[in-house]
Amino acid sequence: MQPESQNATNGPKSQLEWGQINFLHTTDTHGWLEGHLKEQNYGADWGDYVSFVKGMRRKSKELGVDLLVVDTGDLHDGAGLSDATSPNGAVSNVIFEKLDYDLLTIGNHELYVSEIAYETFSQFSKFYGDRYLTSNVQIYNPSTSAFEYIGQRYRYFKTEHGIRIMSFGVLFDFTGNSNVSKITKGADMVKEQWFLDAVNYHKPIDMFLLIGHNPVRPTGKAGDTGTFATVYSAIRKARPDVPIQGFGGHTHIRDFFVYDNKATALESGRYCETLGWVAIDGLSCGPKSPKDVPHPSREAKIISNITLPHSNTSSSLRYARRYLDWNRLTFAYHASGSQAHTVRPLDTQAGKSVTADITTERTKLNLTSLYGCAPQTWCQTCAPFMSAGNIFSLLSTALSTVVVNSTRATTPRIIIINTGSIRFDLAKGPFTYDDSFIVSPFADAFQFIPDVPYAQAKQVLGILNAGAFQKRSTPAPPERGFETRDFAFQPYILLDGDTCVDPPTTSPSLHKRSGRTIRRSTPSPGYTTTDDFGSDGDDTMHARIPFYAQPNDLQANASFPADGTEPETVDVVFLDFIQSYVIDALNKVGGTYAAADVSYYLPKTFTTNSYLPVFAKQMWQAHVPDCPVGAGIGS
Ligand SMILES: O=c1ccn([C@@H]2O[C@H](COP(=O)(O)O)[C@@H](O)[C@H]2O)c(=O)[nH]1
Ligand SMILES: [Zn+2]
Ligand SMILES: [Zn+2]
Repeated sequence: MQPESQNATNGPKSQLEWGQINFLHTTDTHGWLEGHLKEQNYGADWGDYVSFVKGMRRKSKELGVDLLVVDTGDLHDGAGLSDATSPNGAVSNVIFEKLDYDLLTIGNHELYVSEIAYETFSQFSKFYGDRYLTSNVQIYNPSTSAFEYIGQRYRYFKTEHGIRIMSFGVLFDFTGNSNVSKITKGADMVKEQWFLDAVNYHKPIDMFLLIGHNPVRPTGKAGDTGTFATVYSAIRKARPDVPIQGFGGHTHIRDFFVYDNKATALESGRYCETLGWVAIDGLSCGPKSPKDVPHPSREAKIISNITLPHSNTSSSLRYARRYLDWNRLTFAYHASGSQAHTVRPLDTQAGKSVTADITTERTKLNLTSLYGCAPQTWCQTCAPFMSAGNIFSLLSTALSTVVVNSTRATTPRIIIINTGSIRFDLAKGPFTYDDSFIVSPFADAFQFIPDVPYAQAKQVLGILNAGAFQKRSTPAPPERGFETRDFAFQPYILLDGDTCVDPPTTSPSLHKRSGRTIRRSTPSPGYTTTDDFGSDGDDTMHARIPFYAQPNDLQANASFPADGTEPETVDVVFLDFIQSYVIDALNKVGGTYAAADVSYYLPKTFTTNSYLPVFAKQMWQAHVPDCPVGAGIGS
């Protein structure tokens, strides 16, 4: 938790619009429940969010409207709090569960590893009961010897104010799951009798809620693994006029897509950087539109040129969407009523106790244990591939240096990793046990094929980079952005020790309100989103961060002849996660390899999460500015 009074950030631009029904949406939290300790703009923790939701629920009650809180999966793989335990999520899921979600669904990261899939089935799903939706995901239950849905296929319910909702939770067409689970493709699920019965339910439906770990925007291209358009189309064909509201995820972006004049869908980023907000007015049922707050005012108009079935009647529905930055300033501003002159404290007892739990668990897990001090920041996408500030230039050196089997140390080798195994920037300063998960959390290990003719081996990278991104459906578009520590924050300066959370104005640079003064400076770098409603969705205005697309894979070389000549043969070392792609590539250029030719290059316990700590311990022990003086070096 970082106090809002010290929050080095711009603030929210204006009050949220509230409608008859309103939604808060998280997705792809990936264990970031401690918040972003190195980026104040996303510095709130899960306890702050628990307090915020409490405040927003109270506000919705006062306004006499509905508020639903939704999450769309990917809870692990991205931070120490979730990944330093065995199984992943043993601690973080319990903290996550402090939030009283109304609807949730499963992500692909709950399905890669069987143990985690079973934990999700027996614990997480049971905790949320009928609110956990997995319309197309089943798991083999050894005690019944049958495949069973991990959660519920659908939920029909009435909101507090009487809106009758039919909801589904649909995972994209994911194929990288371990063999204990089964994912029904979207196109097949919509033909299943239970789904047809649910769409044509015997009780009235005022709104469909389609949640899913699933991109909201169809690509329109063959091979699109996103299935929201398929499910939307099936519902729309059967129910031409019923509103459909979607909440998606997986591609880690902020996005809002208009399907038709009664159907839209929101995607709310990743890693506890973004909290999504949707407000809808104009429903013929449910509560009255609230008084004394801004209202949703936008009609949903189709922008996309992808042809889908759509409603042919006019619509009274009006929408608002907003992407909130995940910090206490934002939470305090929107939930505690500062903009309505009735300032209430943000924190609740429950929220504070969650924050305390996070601190305790982080200590128990040794997450601040230090490996070394990074001399600079290396980012994933803010600099061109392999340029000095790009993380893959660092990794190329790290892989060549530490991925070495001592019995084959002098044998030339190429080492290939998928760039998707890297999940975040590496910041200048302390590189901790926690950071090792933040940058590269996976337990993927290094395998190899020995003595491959170099004429074949040298072609592998080009083939991989020309092909589909390994097991990922959609590349991140340029809208995705976040502050890196190399960008200086340009904060509001709170004068006179003031802790106010007044909204900024666009000008002038000194803002006076309620006798309190905030000096504003230019926006800090961050998200600058464009979606189907335009470019006004970001709650806090930011300066755009440069975005450079990165290739699918990175290759590092080691022990090559010193005279610059090409070796006859090399060891081809790669992550087990991309084994099949590497074998296919080799076989495309004359190889005749199979899985039987592959063995582990290093012990299976040496993973993508291991090589940077080893490198940091070797190279970054010297003191650099920004590192805590006297901090111990982790082992
Ligand atoms: O063992 C693994 C699992 C996943 N990856 C990478 O992650 C993405 C999927 O992440 P999302 O958060 O669902 O987008 C996958 O495409 C891989 O690039 C991995 O490297 N190893
Ligand atoms: Zn994700
Ligand atoms: Zn995902």
